[in-house]
Amino acid sequence: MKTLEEILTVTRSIAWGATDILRSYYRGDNKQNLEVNYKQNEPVTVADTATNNYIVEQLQTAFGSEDFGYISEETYQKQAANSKELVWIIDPLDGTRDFINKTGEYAIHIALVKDKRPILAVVAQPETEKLFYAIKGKGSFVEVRSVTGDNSTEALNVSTRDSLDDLTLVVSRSHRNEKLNHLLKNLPCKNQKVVGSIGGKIAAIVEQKADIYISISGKSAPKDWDLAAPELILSEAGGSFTHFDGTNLSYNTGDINQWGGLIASNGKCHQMLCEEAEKILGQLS
Ligand SMILES: Nc1ncnc2c1ncn2[C@@H]1O[C@H](COP(=O)(O)O)[C@@H](OP(=O)(O)O)[C@H]1O
Ligand SMILES: [Mg+2]
Repeated sequence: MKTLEEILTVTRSIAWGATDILRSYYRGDNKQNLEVNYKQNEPVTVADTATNNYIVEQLQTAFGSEDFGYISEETYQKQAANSKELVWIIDPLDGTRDFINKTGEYAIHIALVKDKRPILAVVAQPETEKLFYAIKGKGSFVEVRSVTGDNSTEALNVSTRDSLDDLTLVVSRSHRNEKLNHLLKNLPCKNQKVVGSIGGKIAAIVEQKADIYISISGKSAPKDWDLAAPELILSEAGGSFTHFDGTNLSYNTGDINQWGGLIASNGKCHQMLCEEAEKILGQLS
C-alpha cells in the first residue's frame, strides 16, 4: 500500500488534469454545447460529467478497487455506506451554478475518507490556478501554478481574528432559505459576502480573506462530496468545521446528505458562534 504522501502526489496531479478540463469547458474550447440538465433541482453540464469520468478513471487506474471505494457526485446512486476502509469522495465541479453563470467561483474536490472522516484532501480552484491540499495531522498547503511551470507552495493558517463583530462571513449565493437569512441578519458579524462553491468559501477562510461559513439545509442539503475535502483543508489550517451542536461531520454513513446547520470558522470563537446560532434560530421556532 502506498503512503498518504505518495497517494497525495498522484491525487494532486489528477486534480491539475481536472483543472485543465474544467478551464477548457469554461472558456468554450470544447466545442460541445454546455447544455444544462437538472438532477434533483441541481444543474449538471457535460463539464461535470467529463471531469467526473476523468477523475474516477485516473484514481481507479492509480489505486484500483480492491482497497478503495469510490463515491462521486455524477455517478452516485442511492446506496448503503461503502464497505471499503478507504473511500474516495469526489465532486468534479463544486459550484456548477457559478460555473454556468461565469463568476469563476467553482472548484474540484477530492477527499479520501477512513472511518467516516477525511484523512487526505485536495481542493482545486481552476480560475485562480490554485490547489489546496492536506493530509490529516500534516497541515494544509496551497500550490499556485505558474505559466513557467515553476509552481510555488505555501503553508496555510487561518486568521487570528477573535472578535465576533470583526469576523467576515462567507455564504452561498444560490442555496439560501428563510432560516439562513434570519441567522445572517441577526448574527453580530456584519461583514458578509457571497461566494460560489464550498471549496471557494473554505479557500477564502484559509487564505484569511474570511473567517466563517454557515450552511443550513432546507428541502435539500449539501452532500458528502461538497464538504469532505474542504473540511480537512480548513481543520488542518487551524480552523473548525462542525454541526451547530459542535459535533463532527461524518462521511460515507449511508445518507449522503449533510442535514442541519453547519459552521466552519477560523476556530477562534467557534463554540460561541455555535451557541449564538442555536439561540438565534431558537427564537424563530
Ligand atoms: N442547501 C443545499 N442543498 C443542496 N445542495 C447544496 C446546499 N448548499 C450547498 N449545496 C451544494 O454545494 C455546492 C456549492 O453550493 P454553493 O455555491 O451554493 O455554496 C453545490 O454543489 P454542486 O455545484 O457540486 O452541485 C450545491 O449543490
Ligand atoms: Mg458538483
